[in-house]
Amino acid sequence: MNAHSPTPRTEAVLFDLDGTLVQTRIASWTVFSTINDRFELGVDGPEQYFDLFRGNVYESIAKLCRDEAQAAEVKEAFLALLRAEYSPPLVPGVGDVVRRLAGHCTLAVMSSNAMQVMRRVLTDNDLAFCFAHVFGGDVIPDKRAAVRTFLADSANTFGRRCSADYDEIGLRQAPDLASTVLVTDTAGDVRDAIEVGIRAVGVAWGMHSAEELVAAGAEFVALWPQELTAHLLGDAATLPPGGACAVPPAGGGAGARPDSGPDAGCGCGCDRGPDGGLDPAAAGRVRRDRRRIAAGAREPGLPDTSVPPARPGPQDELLEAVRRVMRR
Ligand SMILES: O=C(O)COP(=O)(O)O
Repeated sequence: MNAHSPTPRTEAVLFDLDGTLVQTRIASWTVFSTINDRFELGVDGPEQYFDLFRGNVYESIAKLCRDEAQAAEVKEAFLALLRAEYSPPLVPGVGDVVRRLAGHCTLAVMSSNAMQVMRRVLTDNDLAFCFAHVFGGDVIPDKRAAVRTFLADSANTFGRRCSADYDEIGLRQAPDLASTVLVTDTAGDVRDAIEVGIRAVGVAWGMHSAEELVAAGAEFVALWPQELTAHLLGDAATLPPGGACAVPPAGGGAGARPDSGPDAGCGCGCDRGPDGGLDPAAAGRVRRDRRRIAAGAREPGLPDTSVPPARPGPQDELLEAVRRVMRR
């Protein structure tokens, strides 16, 4: 994409985990160095380890091994240690960026790391329900295959708005090659994205340099997480979202903000008006629409739990006040 062509609209953002959402330069090397020593793989330090991500990391590790049997053993041991010990901190600012993007796009995570690690990292940071899909290296080790699986999913229009349920309204365009972006810190991932035909955006805080990410084909490299919002949403970054984004997260549990409750705003922070203030009227409208749709779709014969009780009128409030006084 040249400097003069407008950035196409973004419908789906696929995030890499290590080095993109979480800080990994120390945490991942610490785990790998144990494996490196145990199997005598000959990787001398973190920079040499990061080199393994210039291609698919498991293929790179296999080249260091005696044979296929040892490569399988090393992969299993590495994933087991990641599952047991790897708990890296989130990149500062990334949580807000993810919540903001969740109001506009379908989000996924694609990682060479284990599913169990992705679950731990995303739930510990209250981000699990901002993502509609996760692809782990122990399920789909090839990110090109993961991207193709995502694009082929007929339900990939339905995102998740930082609450457990999926967006049932799904009024957006289906993601295609031009509107799907992989956000990553490694040249190997950028090349995978370009090979499949989607867009790639780099981040400067991970394993590979901004220059290398651009050379691999990244259309842009973010120096700070907040630049991702500006680049991916453009003018829409300041607009309140449509769809079901204004549904607040369920109180408590993963995905809920500390201040969440019936009157709290959307967990993705996307119910902010253009001035940055909460827009409860719009949030309430979307919630009501959503309940109506859910109520219409419920199975006949089941109690309607989706429709909230009617608001008490002034007489009910008076009665309730009298009851409270009598109880004292
Ligand atoms: O960017 C990379 O390739 C490494 O990160 P991942 O383990 O999340 O895939």
